[in-house]
Amino acid sequence: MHSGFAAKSEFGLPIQTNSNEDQMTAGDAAGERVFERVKVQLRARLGNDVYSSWFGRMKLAEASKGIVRLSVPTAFLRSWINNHYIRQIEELWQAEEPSTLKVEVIVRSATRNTAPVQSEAAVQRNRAAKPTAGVAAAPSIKPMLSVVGAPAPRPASGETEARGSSIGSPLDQRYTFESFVEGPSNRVAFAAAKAVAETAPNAVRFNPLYIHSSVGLGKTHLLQAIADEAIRNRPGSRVVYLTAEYFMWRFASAIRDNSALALKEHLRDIDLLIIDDMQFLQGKSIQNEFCHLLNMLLDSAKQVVVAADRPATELESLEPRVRSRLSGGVSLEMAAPDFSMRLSMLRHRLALAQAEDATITISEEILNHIAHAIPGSGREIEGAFNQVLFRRSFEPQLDVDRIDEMLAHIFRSGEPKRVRIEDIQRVVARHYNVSKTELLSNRRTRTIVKPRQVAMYLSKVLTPRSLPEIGRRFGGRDHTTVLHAVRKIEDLTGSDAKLAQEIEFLRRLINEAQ
Ligand SMILES: Nc1ncnc2c1ncn2[C@@H]1O[C@H](COP(=O)(O)OP(=O)(O)OP(=O)(O)O)[C@@H](O)[C@H]1O
Repeated sequence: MHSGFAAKSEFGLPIQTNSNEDQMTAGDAAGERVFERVKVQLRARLGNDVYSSWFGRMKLAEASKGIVRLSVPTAFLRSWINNHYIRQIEELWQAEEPSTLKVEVIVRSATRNTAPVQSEAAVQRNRAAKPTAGVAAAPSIKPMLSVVGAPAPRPASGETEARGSSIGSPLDQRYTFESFVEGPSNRVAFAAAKAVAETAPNAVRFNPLYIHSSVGLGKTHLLQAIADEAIRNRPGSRVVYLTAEYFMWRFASAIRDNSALALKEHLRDIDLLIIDDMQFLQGKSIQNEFCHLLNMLLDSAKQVVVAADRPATELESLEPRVRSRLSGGVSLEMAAPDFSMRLSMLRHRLALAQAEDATITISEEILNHIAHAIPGSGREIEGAFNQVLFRRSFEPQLDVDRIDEMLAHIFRSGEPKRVRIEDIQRVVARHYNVSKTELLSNRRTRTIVKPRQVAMYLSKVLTPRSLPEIGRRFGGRDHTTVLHAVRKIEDLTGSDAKLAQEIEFLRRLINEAQ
């Protein structure tokens, strides 16, 4: 089989240069100050891990006449930042400096070979910074990659020994099957996950096992529990857990450092590959690499487990052959926990907190109350519990009314939940029985035009996105097309009560999908 790991020129090679970079003028000092503030905010929003992976080597090249140019060392980084973060950076910059018209990312060549490059060890140290096993810890940063050479059990510290490479970071020790609360909404996924973790190497039954759910419903927890269990159950085999984002980053770095072949050798030697957050796998070449790896592992009966926030068929950013290979095994959805699962999660968290501090007490009545009040995901339950735990340290007499007030503040009147354009597209496409691909296509039949216009309208009213950005997210359309759609639906809802009701219904569905 073709290995597919050859370095592509897309990675690491500069396609644009910035010779002005080292000639900063006094006027640029103001730009540097804004840049510093923007970086602080980016880091706060995205967390240290993500920030250092993508922005650690970003520099200000130029800021003048409303145009800001930021430079990064590789074309891959530039395209990743452009695809994922450019709007955020632009918004932050405009908030600091309202005269800003545009932020661009360019590739610098002048400093490519001389700029200090963060060593793998340093990256690993940063990445390893994770919360400890206490429930009061802030929601964890996902460990992005763990390569474990079994049979060695994980040391108590949670550090894992990487075999033959500098790859390696700890799994979150809290994420085990024992701490995972099973119930009607995740029972099948849980059973499949256990079966995969317990199965002997090469005796695969569900391959690939594909688990999907919306945010915070336990995918990472379950995937890491599989890794944890498999390490114990599969003596001598290699278990790898990694996020798609890290896969990309690792590949791009390996290609830059001319070590792609070694990485390829390292990855092909895996017995169980577990990939999280598949929806973030971007870029044609990276997807090719991934597809080769996937084919190779599946063809040699090595188990692959993948999780994402939607079914494989809806991962539009993936190449069709990756999607099709991912859909070729068993696909299972996890839904939101019911009341009794939420209560179990809270009891479990309390037990963990008490193991650290025996003086902690939270009454069963309060736990019941929180489980009723927070109908959301495991992550929201975790957030609510942490809040209550924190508050009771200086308000020991917390009663149900006070808790209501506090939770209402956090979950209802607090930051409005951010509606995502993808969710709008998914809900609208489903409602009108069209595919998301059709929604984004150029087809102009009535059955597609109406849902497309409704989705554009809802994107404008439910998200803070600009018309051009909405246009881009709808198959690269011009902002005037979006404006036309918004006006048209606005007009129609004034006279068409049925459409107005339909829009209201869709709004509710979209809000529930958050
Ligand atoms: N069934 C469950 N049992 C115990 N804890 C859970 C369960 N579901 C979610 N949690 C907890 O909720 C938090 C969020 O879960 P996790 O990160 O696994 O969700 P996710 O589905 O991977 O989310 P995202 O889509 O944002 O990556 C974690 O602390 C996890 O332990």
